[in-house]
Amino acid sequence: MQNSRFLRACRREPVDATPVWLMRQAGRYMPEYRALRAQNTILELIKSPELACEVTMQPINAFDLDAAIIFADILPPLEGMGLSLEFAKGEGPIIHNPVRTLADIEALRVPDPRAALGFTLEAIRLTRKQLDPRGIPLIGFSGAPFTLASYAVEGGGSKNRIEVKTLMWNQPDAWHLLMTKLATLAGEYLVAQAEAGAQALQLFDSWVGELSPADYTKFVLPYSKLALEIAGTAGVPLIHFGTGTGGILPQMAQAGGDVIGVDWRTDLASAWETLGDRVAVQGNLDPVALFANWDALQPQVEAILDSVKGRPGHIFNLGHGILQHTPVETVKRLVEFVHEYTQTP
Ligand SMILES: Cc1c2[nH]c(c1CCC(=O)O)Cc1[nH]c(c(CCC(=O)O)c1C)Cc1[nH]c(c(CCC(=O)O)c1C)Cc1[nH]c(c(C)c1CCC(=O)O)C2
Repeated sequence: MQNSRFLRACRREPVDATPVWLMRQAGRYMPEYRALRAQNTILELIKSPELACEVTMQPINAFDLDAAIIFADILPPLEGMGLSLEFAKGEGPIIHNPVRTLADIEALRVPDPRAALGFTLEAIRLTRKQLDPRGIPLIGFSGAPFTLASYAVEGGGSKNRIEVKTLMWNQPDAWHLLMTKLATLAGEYLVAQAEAGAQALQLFDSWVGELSPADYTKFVLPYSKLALEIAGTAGVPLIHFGTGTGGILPQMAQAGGDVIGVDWRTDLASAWETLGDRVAVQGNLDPVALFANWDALQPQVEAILDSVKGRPGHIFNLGHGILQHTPVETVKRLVEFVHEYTQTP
């Protein structure tokens, strides 16, 4: 297993072909997922270890992927802190009691992930039993402090993130306490996932590109670093991902991560130049490119692969999660093509 393409690439070792997995590879674009989802809410899928394991395996059975990612979400850990989470139909996630004051934040618990998130840890144990005979590694994940804070303070998705940014600027003591609690939980949750069997861990800082470099450095970097330092005690590769991060790549790398995930708004080879030799990279096809004709898509995939050719430590992925309505046939062809095109004798 340690010799799998994916884990070798995380360690920047040479591989026989470029490993590929796709963020949110289990989801609504797959008919198998929609069939299970018709009978269960997303939280029911996540909280049933058997169903979460089954969903995790759906893309593994459909495509020649080099890694699985446990089916879960970044938001259930917030429930264990005392926040009330709902995935509302057509609206995305809602937190019914967002935190806005120091008193709100003082009242948040930092739960033991083994108690509060035992369902995902059990799903990891079940999934490893299915993946082990096939030699496919399993990725665990957590939301990063800023992205989690964004949901906890805004109360859901947000266009301008006015509430979370003003809390950050106006109430530094409240911010410090919130981010310390989130970083501690994220770090400990990642460690628990590795102990349950996850062979790599990804920290999703999906919305961090909304911040200026100065604000990232002052208000976020120390806490992502804390989460990754705690996670690092597990001894498995850490992937540190964000979108819109072209302006903060060195700071992200400073916060930590063996692999840095970048989106399509940044040229992958230039990103790697900026990051230096100490890290591997993951990315970075535009998820919308999967809606193009194959003849238009293939050169985009080739360009990414060519740009980092011969440099060990590239994991092919999208620049962000796969979108609903993505054609399944294109996903299959993409995964096969990445292997074919990069195969070394
Ligand atoms: C920001 C974020 C969330 N969740 C996640 C992030 C970080 C990654 C990213 O930036 O995309 C992470 C996540 N969420 C989900 C996974 C599954 C694992 C995988 O297969 O990759 C992962 C890795 C399942 C999910 N989580 C969600 C779905 C779709 C909902 C459904 O089945 O109804 C899935 C498959 C719901 C979710 N969860 C979240 C939102 C905003 C939504 C609603 C938006 C939407 O509807 O697509 C929060």
